[in-house]
Amino acid sequence: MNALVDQLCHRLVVSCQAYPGEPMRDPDTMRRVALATARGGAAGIRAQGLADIAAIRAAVDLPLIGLWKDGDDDVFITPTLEHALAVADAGAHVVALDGTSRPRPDGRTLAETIAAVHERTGALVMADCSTFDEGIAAAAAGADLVGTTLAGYTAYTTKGDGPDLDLVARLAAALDVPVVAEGRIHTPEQAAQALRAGAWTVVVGTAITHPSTITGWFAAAVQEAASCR
Ligand SMILES: CC(=O)N[C@H](C=O)[C@@H](O)[C@H](O)[C@H](O)COP(=O)(O)O
Repeated sequence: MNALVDQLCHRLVVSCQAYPGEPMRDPDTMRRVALATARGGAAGIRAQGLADIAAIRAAVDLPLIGLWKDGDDDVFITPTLEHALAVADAGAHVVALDGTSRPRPDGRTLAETIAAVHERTGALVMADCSTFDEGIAAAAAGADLVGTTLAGYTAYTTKGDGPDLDLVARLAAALDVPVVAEGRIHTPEQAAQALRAGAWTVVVGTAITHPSTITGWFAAAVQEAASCR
C-alpha cells in the first residue's frame, strides 16, 4: 500500500472549503482553517481550488486531497484532465475527481483521465462516486481511493440527512482499494460508524469547517425550542 494512503488508515481528513461569495472564500483563511484542524487531530486535509491547495500545501505538513470545482454541468468536481493536472501541479498529493458514470466535459473516460494523471504526475487519484456500481467501475478504472462523496448529489441518487453508510459498507466489502466515507458526516458518532462500516478514511467538511451551516443548525434548534411571547 502507498505510504501516503497508509497514513490515512482509520484517520480523519478535514475538508476545508468555502463556497463562491462566502466570507471565508479566501486561500489564506482556508490555510488558517486547515492549520487549526491539524491542531485538532486532522490526519489529512481536503481542499478546493488551486490557490487554496497551494496555500495549504505550503503551510500544513499533512496529506492533501485537492480538487477543483468548475462549471455548472453535472460533472463539476475536477471535471477534465486539465483540471486534474493543475490540481496535482498546485501541490495536491491526491487528486479528487468526479468518479461517476456521467460523460466528462472533455470527452475522456475516467480510465483515460486516471491513467494520464498517474503517468504525468506523482499524485494519486480519489474517485468521487455516487453509487455502488460507480465505485466498482472507478476502482476498475484505476482509482487509488474510492469516495462516497457524491452519494445524494447526482440526479439518480437520494440525499438522506446523514451519510450513506450502507454504500460505504457495500463498497468496503467489495473493493480492494481504500474506501473513503465522505458526505454529510455531521457527528463524531457518524464518523466512527463509517469506520465500523469499513471505511479506510473519513472525510468531514461542513460540520467542522463551515460556520454558516453549523450556526444554522443551532439557530434552527433554538428557534424551534423558543417560547418567548
Ligand atoms: C457534493 C460536493 O460538492 N461535495 C464537496 C466535495 O468536495 C464538498 O462541498 C463537501 O463539503 C465535502 O464533500 C465534504 O462533505 P460534507 O461537507 O458533507 O462533510
